[in-house]
Amino acid sequence: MALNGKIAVVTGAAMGIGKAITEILVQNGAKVVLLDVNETAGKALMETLNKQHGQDRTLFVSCNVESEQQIKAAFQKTVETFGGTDILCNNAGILNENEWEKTVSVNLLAVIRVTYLALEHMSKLTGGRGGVIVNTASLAGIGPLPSCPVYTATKHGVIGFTRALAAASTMSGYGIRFNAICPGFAQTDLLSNMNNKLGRFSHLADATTQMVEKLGILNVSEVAAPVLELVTDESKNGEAFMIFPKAKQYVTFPKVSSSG
Ligand SMILES: NC(=O)C1=CN([C@@H]2O[C@H](COP(=O)(O)OP(=O)(O)OC[C@H]3O[C@@H](n4cnc5c(N)ncnc54)[C@H](O)[C@@H]3O)[C@@H](O)[C@H]2O)C=CC1
Ligand SMILES: CCCCCC(=O)/C=C/C=C\C/C=C\C/C=C\CCCC(=O)O
Repeated sequence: MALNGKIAVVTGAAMGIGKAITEILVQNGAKVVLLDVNETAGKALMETLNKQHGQDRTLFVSCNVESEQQIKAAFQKTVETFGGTDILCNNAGILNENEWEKTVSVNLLAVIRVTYLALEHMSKLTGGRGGVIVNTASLAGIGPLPSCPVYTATKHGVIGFTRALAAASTMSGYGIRFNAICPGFAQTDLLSNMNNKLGRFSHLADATTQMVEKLGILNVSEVAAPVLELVTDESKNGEAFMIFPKAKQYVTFPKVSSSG
């Protein structure tokens, strides 16, 4: 299988899109370390996948991506258990326009934090094997979601960070590819109780519901399949991959410098 012998780390792996990413990576031969704050769901998924695919195929590590110490410990545990990291999926994310600083912290600052700690293990410049990092952004990283300005800002940030690091990696010799997925609305807990999560923009809830109805809703396996494509297609670096129900498309960005 395409990912035999590869070790992946997935954040926000216990539920929703992260769970589907974990499943498709395991189904394609990878060993996967599941990081999440939800211990009950994370351990249950680990046990299910190990029963289906073999006892040493996954490991759940309780890890809040806002904690540098917990991320360091998680990568250490990954090295001790599986010998290194080849694939990182920065997927953990929240929607909360009320506690908007927390949204920035989990959706953007933690992506940067996890990536920098992963580089120490993955970069060829520091003894790693190289590999690929796939960040979960959103269509809200390409165009605005008016009811969620801070969420929109974090996802634009994730795409910018991904593209800049892709270019930096090529120029520096990390041996790591960096790509982002940009799904539309997907059927997960993130969409539940939407009105309560919009804060001062709750008056735009109906407009958001209309947008959901117009764009349609993805199931999580439709989001996970493009992740596998970005992981396995070695020609892809610095891509933002839009995922719609029944269609997917790489973003064509305007060329404004020689490095991007
Ligand atoms: N559901 C949707 O419509 C879309 C979601 N996304 C993005 O997909 C990613 C995953 O979201 P969903 O699966 O929809 O949400 P979800 O709520 O179903 O799953 C999120 C997972 O992340 C975990 N998590 C949350 N905060 C964490 C933290 N601080 N540390 C570690 N784990 C944490 C949760 O426990 C949960 O298991 C997010 O980055 C989200 O922004 C992108 C586009 C559309
Ligand atoms: C209620 C908030 C749900 C947040 C989950 C999420 O990330 C969903 C995003 C869905 C749509 C994104 C919103 C705006 C998209 C705007 C433009 C997309 C451009 C696509 C194109 O064809 O150019």
